Amino acid sequence: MLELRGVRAGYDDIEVLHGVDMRVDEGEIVALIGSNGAGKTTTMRTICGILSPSRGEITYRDEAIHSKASHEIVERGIVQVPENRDLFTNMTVIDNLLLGAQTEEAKANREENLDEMLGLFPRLAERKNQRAGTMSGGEQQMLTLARALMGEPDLLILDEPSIGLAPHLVQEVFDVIEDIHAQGMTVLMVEQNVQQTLKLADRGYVMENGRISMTADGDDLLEDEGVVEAYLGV
Ligand SMILES: Nc1ncnc2c1ncn2[C@@H]1O[C@H](COP(=O)(O)OP(=O)(O)OP(=O)(O)O)[C@@H](O)[C@H]1O
Repeated sequence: MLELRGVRAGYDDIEVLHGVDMRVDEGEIVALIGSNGAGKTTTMRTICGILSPSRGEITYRDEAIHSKASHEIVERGIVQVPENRDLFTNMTVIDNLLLGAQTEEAKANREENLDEMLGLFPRLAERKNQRAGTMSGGEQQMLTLARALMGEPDLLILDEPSIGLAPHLVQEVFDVIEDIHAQGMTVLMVEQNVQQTLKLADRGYVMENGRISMTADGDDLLEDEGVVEAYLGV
């Protein structure tokens, strides 16, 4: 579904990704793990067209997308949930959700999708008329995820969806990811919560210094000594 081949990218003169190869197949949850500064967020930004690679290629459903603008990538069904929340703080929960429907198709289904999101996230339903800026950090995180889902993605890209959340909310976010995956959504995620993520993931990639150093099934990575030592704090 999505494939990166030899992708190099970075900021100004500094190359951060030194030739990244990875793929995500239809229906999979794929996790990208690695230490701070390894280049995970940069990889996500490059896939979504916020950064353009200096070399290499990115294909989505057999079409090259690495030269496309981010709105063209969204139109193809790739929707990113950014690490920073990026909400319209003066607008209500409902209005923020409605703005998540960006493509013509998503706009046509937005009332129906809104009902679905309010069912999936009861906390947002309770606060649907509250201004987003007055919600707690965890609630804003939920809203960011729900807003991305309003865009009817085929491939959902999550950057640290559980960052800064209280443990019960972390569980709620993982439950939602499991739910939407069960409904057929393909997910590529970066998460600091490595153990829980690899349990959920079909496959994982380990990134070190801008390169993929290892890939395996989620369960196998959980048992890999190097991964356990470096990322599971044992
Ligand atoms: N806007 C930017 N301008 C210049 N350098 C940047 C920018 N954003 C990130 N970098 C640098 O790129 C490198 C990779 O950062 P990136 O955010 O991709 O890492 P990460 O693996 O997501 O790390 P973390 O787990 O800490 O979020 C870092 O050295 C970082 O300082």
